[in-house]
This record gives sequence, C-alpha cells and structure tokens, in this order.
Amino acid sequence: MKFAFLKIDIMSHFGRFLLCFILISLNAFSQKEQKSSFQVVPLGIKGGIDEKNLSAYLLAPTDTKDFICLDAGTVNAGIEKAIQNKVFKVSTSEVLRKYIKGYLISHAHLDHVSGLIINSPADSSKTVYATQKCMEMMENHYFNDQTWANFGDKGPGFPLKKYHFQTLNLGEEIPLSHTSMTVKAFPLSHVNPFESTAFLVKNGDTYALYLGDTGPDAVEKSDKLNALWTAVAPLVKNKQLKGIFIEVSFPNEQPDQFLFGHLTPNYLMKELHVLEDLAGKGTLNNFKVIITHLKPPAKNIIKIKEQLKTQNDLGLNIIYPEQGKKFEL
Ligand SMILES: Nc1ncnc2c1ncn2[C@@H]1O[C@@H]2COP(=O)(O)O[C@H]2[C@H]1O
Repeated sequence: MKFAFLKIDIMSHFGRFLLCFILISLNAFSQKEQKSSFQVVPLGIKGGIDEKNLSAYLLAPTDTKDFICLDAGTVNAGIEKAIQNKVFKVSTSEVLRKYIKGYLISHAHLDHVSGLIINSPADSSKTVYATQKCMEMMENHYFNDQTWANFGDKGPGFPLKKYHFQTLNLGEEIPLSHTSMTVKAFPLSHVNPFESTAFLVKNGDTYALYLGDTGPDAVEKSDKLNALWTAVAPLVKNKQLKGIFIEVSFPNEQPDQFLFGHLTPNYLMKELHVLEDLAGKGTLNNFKVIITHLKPPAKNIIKIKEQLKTQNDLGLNIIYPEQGKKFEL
C-alpha cells in the first residue's frame, strides 16, 4: 500500500517535471520565432525630389554595429536624424566611418547614389558592391576623376583606392566584409532594358530582401520579379525571410506609360500574390513588407497608403519606414 502511494507520488512528480519541460521548451521556441534578426535604420525613405530624404537603409544583425547601407541616396542628413532620435550616441562622422561597413547599390540613378558620392571625401575605406553594369556607370559617370574624384580602386583617372569596388555576379552569394552577413544579387527590370538589383542579405539562417526600383513584370515585359519570387518562396515558406523592402512609387491612377519602371499598390499586390502562390496560401499573413520610394507630392503618398490599406487582402504587415527611426526585422 505504502509503495503504491510512493509510486503515484513519483509519477506525479515526473509528470509535473515533464509538463514544465514541455512548457519551457515551447516558450523558448516561440521566443526564438519572434526574436529579431536584423535592425534597420532608414537614412532616407522617399523617391523623387527631396534630396535630404532619398533611398538609403542601414541594415545590421541585431545587437551589432556592423551596418551595410542598402542604396545611398541620402547619407549625412539621415545619420543626423538618427542621432537626434538617439538611435546613435556617437558623432555623425563615427557612424559614417565606423558603423557603415559598406554600400550595396541597386542601380546608378542619382537618387540612389548621391549620398555616397557627396560623403565620399569624409568616408573611411570600405567596399562598394554593385552588379557590373551599375558599377561601370558609377566608374564612368561619377567616380571618373572629372565629375568627382575617383575614390575607387579602378576606373578612369587616378584611383585613390579608398573604396574597393566589388562587382557582384548575379546569383552568387558573397560575404559582406566586416559583417557576419552575406549577399546574393538578383536582376530587376527598371524601364526595360535598364536594370536595377534586388539584394538577398543573409545572417545565420535568416534573410532580408531589399529591392531597388522595379517595374511590374507585366509592364516591363519581363520575368525578373517572377524569378525573384521563385527564388525566395522557400524562405517565406520556412519563415526564414524576415521582411521585404519593396517600392511603391505612384498611386493606382498613374497610367502604365508613365510608370517609368515603378510599382503602384495594384501592381505590388499583384506581384505579392505571385509570391504567395509560390510559397503557399497564408504564408504572407503578418509578413513584414517595408514600403520604399514613395514619391511626392504628399497627396499621392496619402493616396498610396489608403490604397494599400484597402487592397491588403494578403494580411501583410505593411511598414512605412521613417527617416532616422530604428526598427527590427
Ligand atoms: N520619359 C520621362 N519623362 C519624364 N520623367 C521621366 C522620364 N523618365 C524618367 N523620368 C523621371 O526621372 C526619374 C528618375 O528616377 P526615378 O526612376 O525614381 O523616377 C523617374 C521619373 O520621375
């Protein structure tokens, strides 16, 4: 009899222990699921004319200061905004020279590179990454020793060798120097046959996807977005992709012939439906989509936001980045 009680007691202790173990494991698992992988500090968020706020996004693994700058339309004004917001507690120069480990340039349009050019005299030695055509444009038209000093390590005139110009081969994963991240480049169509680039950045087993300017496949008569969605769909399905930075430049009223290689809310949703079809129904529910390159005037930006809100039938977690305000992915 006494032994029977003892047996029950041991069993219930074991049972409680097992239950606790399962609960703790589940909690740890869900925390791991929610833990952020990347931090983002937007230095500039708009498309178009506001030269103090053009496309540039700092991305780093969480809890590091090893940022890569995705496009570099505005650099200095964005760093100053981030310092005002207490995102950074060091000087503008220190953020520029020490925190930014390199630049990933999607295409050579000035609203994506002017910050890099203007800040280059004050910058430190680091790598600029771009695909071949984009790199050649930067070498021949900007860092050519005529329109601007050649701060690169190749190209016309006298290369000052501050920047290492690293050409990216499409689809090839390469390390981002002085960070734990890697990058793989994919081509985008931005007024066919002019190309732009998407960067798939990896840290550990998580990813962030940044798209430079792009038109929809239907208007561009291209399959580049389709190929990109096909490549990243497994990462969406496995919940390894933490977010997509993608542009919406114009409201739906913009006629196709005046899109100039950009997306509207209609076209964004159409493209993301292609991604959902490939990744599986419901996979984009609560998925982070960071909307970039909204073009002034302000009334258009308001309209784009309204249209995306009413058309968001995928349950996307739509994020509007703000200059100098940090967020996590
Ligand atoms: N054919 C065109 N006519 C008028 N504006 C144009 C034309 N092509 C390009 N643009 C503008 O030039 C800008 C270059 O940067 P974006 O691609 O952001 O947006 C583009 C349009 O606003």
